[in-house]
Order: sequence, then C-alpha cells, then structure tokens
Amino acid sequence: MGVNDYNCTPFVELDRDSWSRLAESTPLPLTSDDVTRLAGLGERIDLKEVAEVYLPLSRLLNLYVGGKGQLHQATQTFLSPLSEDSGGKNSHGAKRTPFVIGVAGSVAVGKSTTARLLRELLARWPDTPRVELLTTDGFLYSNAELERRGLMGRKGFPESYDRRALLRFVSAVKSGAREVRAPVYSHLTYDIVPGAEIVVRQPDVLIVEGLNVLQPARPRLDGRQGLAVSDFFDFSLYVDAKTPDVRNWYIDRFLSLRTGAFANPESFFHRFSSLSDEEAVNLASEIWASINEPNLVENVLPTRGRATLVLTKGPQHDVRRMLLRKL
Ligand SMILES: Nc1ncnc2c1ncn2[C@@H]1O[C@H](COP(=O)(O)OP(=O)(O)O)[C@@H](O)[C@H]1O
Ligand SMILES: CC(C)(COP(=O)(O)O)[C@@H](O)C(=O)NCCC(=O)O
Repeated sequence: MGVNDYNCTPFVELDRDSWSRLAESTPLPLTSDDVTRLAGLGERIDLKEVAEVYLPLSRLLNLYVGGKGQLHQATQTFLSPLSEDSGGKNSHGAKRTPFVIGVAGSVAVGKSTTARLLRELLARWPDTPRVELLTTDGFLYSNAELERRGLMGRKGFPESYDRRALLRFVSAVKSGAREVRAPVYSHLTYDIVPGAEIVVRQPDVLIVEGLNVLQPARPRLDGRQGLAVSDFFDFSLYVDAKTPDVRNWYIDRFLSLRTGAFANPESFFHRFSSLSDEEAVNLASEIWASINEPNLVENVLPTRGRATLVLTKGPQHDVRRMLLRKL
C-alpha cells in the first residue's frame, strides 16, 4: 500500500456487528449480579448495549493493562543489575504506577456514563479490582475566578481550567505518589465545592474523564513544548456522535434536570425549575449554541484523532463504529 492510498489510516475500523461478535469470546461474561449492579447505577443504558459493546471494550482494556504489566516487568529485569551493583542500596526499579485511561468528547455525549460503566466492568477483572474515576471539572476555576478572568461564558473551554494543577495531579499519579488530591465540582451549585476533595491512592486503574483531556501541550513562554495530561495516558477513548444528536441529548438532559435537580433550592439553576417546556428548550439551546457547541468545534473535536479508540454513537446512544489505533 502506498502512502497516498486514500485508505491509509492509523486506525482499524470495526462496525457494530464485528465488534459485538467479540462479546461471545470475551471471558468473564456478565453475571446476573453484574446486571443488577449495573442497572442500580441509575443509567438509562440498555444492558444489551453493555454486553455487546462495553464488555468487549473492558476486555480490550484488560489486555492493554496486562501488556503494560509485562513491559514493566521487562524493564525491571533490564534495570536489575544496577540495584545489584549498589548492593541493593539504590533501587532503580520502581513500583508499577496506575494504568491511566483518558475519556474525551463533547458535553452530553456520554463521557460520564461511559466512564462509570468502564469503572464497574474493569473492576470485575482479577488484575484491576481497584478502579478510580476523576472528572476534570474539579479543576475548573471557581465561578469567582472565572468572573475575574471574564470567562463565565466559557466554562469548559481549555482556559477555564487550572491546567497546571490538573497536569500536576496526573503527573503525580503516574509518578507513583501514594496519595494525590483533587478539588471537586458540583453540577448542583455550578461551582467548585469549597474544601471538598477526592483522594486517589494508587489504584490499579485511574479513569480521567473530561472535555479537553486529549488537548496537546501548549507551547511555553520560553518557546519550549510543555507536557499535556494526555502524555500520561496509557489508553484514551474519544466518545463521538453527530453534533445535532449531541445537542438533542444536551437539551433532553437539561429538561430532565429541570424536573429533578433544578427543583432543589440549592441548585444554581433553581430559578429555571418553573420554566415551561418551550422556555427550557430555548434556554438549553441558547447555552448549547453559545458555549458547548463552539467549544466542541474549536477545541474538542480537533483532538479526536489523538485517541487510542474512537467510539461513534448513533442517535439513540447506540455504538455503531469503533476506530482502534493500529499498534
Ligand atoms: N449509552 C447510553 N445510553 C443511553 N443514554 C445515555 C448513554 N450515555 C449517556 N446517556 C445519556 O446522555 C446524557 C449525557 O450523558 P453524560 O454521561 O452525562 O454525558 P457527559 O458526561 O459527556 O456530559 C445523559 O442524559 C445520559 O443519561
Ligand atoms: C462542567 C463542564 C464544563 C464539563 O466539565 P468536564 O468534567 O468535562 O471537565 C460542563 O458540563 C458544563 O457545565 N459546561 C458549562 C456550560 C453548561 O452549563 O452546559
């Protein structure tokens, strides 16, 4: 095949039928206990979809985890003469660090749902019982800081995050730090929760989910290329769908929040709980068009080709196609 061949791509493409056939040969099929637990997650996800799409995906991830484990072992063996030379005083070997998976994609495409499902499924594999989840919204600047920077209408854009703190967090996890802490964001108050934090203690797998996790590094002021969180990923997933479908999911979620979470007087959106259907659709469409769609087009979509796996959904969240990076 020549390099000008139109078919020349770094991805292997699998349609839904081929992918779901892999479920048959996936060890550890779902048990009725798993089904009960997954249903208890409160997701509206179809369990057939879990069995046909997400279960084989968890197997693929499990193979990558195993592959990284073997590479770690081989590297330890390679470095072991150095520890022997120093009479065991200097240990050049290092403990294996958590396997980090990035999950990227638009607002409302289903990143959190995918990440939560993967957490459940991965934890069933004997070599990865401890799976933790981090959402990057904890690294958004507080509303007060966003106001100060004139970024309140740009929440979710790369500049609305404390990118240095996020990078330090992921870098510490991949450096083998015993305990790493991250701030917490509340969708209810629409702000960072003062004093709250999540603590990550050397899990087997860490899933880092967020709009911009596949962004490349920004050039530094001294002109040198810095690092990006994606430099620390062992695997990354981009959840993709047509923009009009994602817009519909955003509006649907907004409508169900209006009758659910927005009814809580603590909610930032409480004042919208009494909107009529039409008013709520107009407001959600306005937020989508002014913030989330421009961010998708300008910042999120351009990172899709950087993922290890692109998962493309149809209008009902049904996964239709997988693009897997060739090795
Ligand atoms: N696989 C799925 N099947 C059915 N509904 C889904 C699925 N994934 C997400 N959703 C729904 O789509 C909306 C957006 O999903 P969510 O995971 O919150 O997106 P994100 O984290 O990307 O903003 C939610 O209402 C969620 O219930
Ligand atoms: C909190 C978010 C920026 C997503 O953050 P992420 O966890 O992807 O970093 C997003 O869900 C959001 O609230 N965007 C602001 C515009 C809106 O209200 O939809």
